[in-house]
Amino acid sequence: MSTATPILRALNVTKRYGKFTAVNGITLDILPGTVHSVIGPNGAGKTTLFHTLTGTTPITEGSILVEGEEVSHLPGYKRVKKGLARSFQVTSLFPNLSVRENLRLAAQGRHPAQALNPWRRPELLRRACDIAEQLLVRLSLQAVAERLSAELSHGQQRRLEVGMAMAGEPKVIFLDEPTSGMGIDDIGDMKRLIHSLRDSYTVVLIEHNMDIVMDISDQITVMQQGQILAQGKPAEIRSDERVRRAYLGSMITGGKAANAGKEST
Ligand SMILES: Nc1ncnc2c1ncn2[C@@H]1O[C@H](COP(=O)(O)OP(=O)(O)OP(=O)(O)O)[C@@H](O)[C@H]1O
Repeated sequence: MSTATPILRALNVTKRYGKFTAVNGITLDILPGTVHSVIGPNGAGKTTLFHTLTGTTPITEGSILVEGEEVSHLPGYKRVKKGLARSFQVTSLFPNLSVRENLRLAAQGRHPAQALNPWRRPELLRRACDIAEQLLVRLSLQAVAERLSAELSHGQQRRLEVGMAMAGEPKVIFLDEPTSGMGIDDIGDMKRLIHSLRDSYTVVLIEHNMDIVMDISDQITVMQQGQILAQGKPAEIRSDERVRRAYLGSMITGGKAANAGKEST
């Protein structure tokens, strides 16, 4: 076990919807500078766990700590100020603004009052422009910087979503299935991008593509029916009999997950 202090900690986090328990007593440490993936069958509670950690959904029980500070009952926008960022969905891009303007606005979002203030401090605007330029390079979107975000390919839009989260210079970025609906080339680009993120951020990733999960994760948490089934490094998860049973059995992730199980035989 690493001795690093967790940047994010979930202690016995539980989320109930009426009598149904979607997330059941999850205790989890996310270490800084890592890619930590959360995997599991459809309906396992992964997205609900994300919602509780980012403040999209209030928890029923337990606590959530960011760098040791309790944030369990803070609304989402206050958790953003503590350094948690969730990747925007495609629908959250500004379709009628250029790629560059999308990134600049997201960078200004760090100081939202300033973004709307006509007397805003010019150095903050300058900083937002600089961040946008750096991100265009990092996302390989320089060639389409002036295009409206609505005109981008699906893969480019998904990279831009990740860039929108990066623009706020958060500590932890949550990515919920960033490769869904992508073709093989775009998947490769996204995989490299996510892997590179841990140089500057901590990444918490929900991903159904097992090749990606196994290749770029430092740590994997496997959920099943709202609980943790297993946790460990990719090699440990691959060879965990309980995980293989869960994946080869009822996993709706089908081929990809079944292949992950076969690879380890
Ligand atoms: N708002 C809600 N009200 C009631 N039940 C909910 C609500 N949101 C989620 N659930 C239920 O909680 C369970 C966990 O759902 P969740 O979306 O977190 O799973 P998941 O692991 O992310 O699945 P997937 O891989 O399909 O996205 C499911 O049974 C779902 O139907």
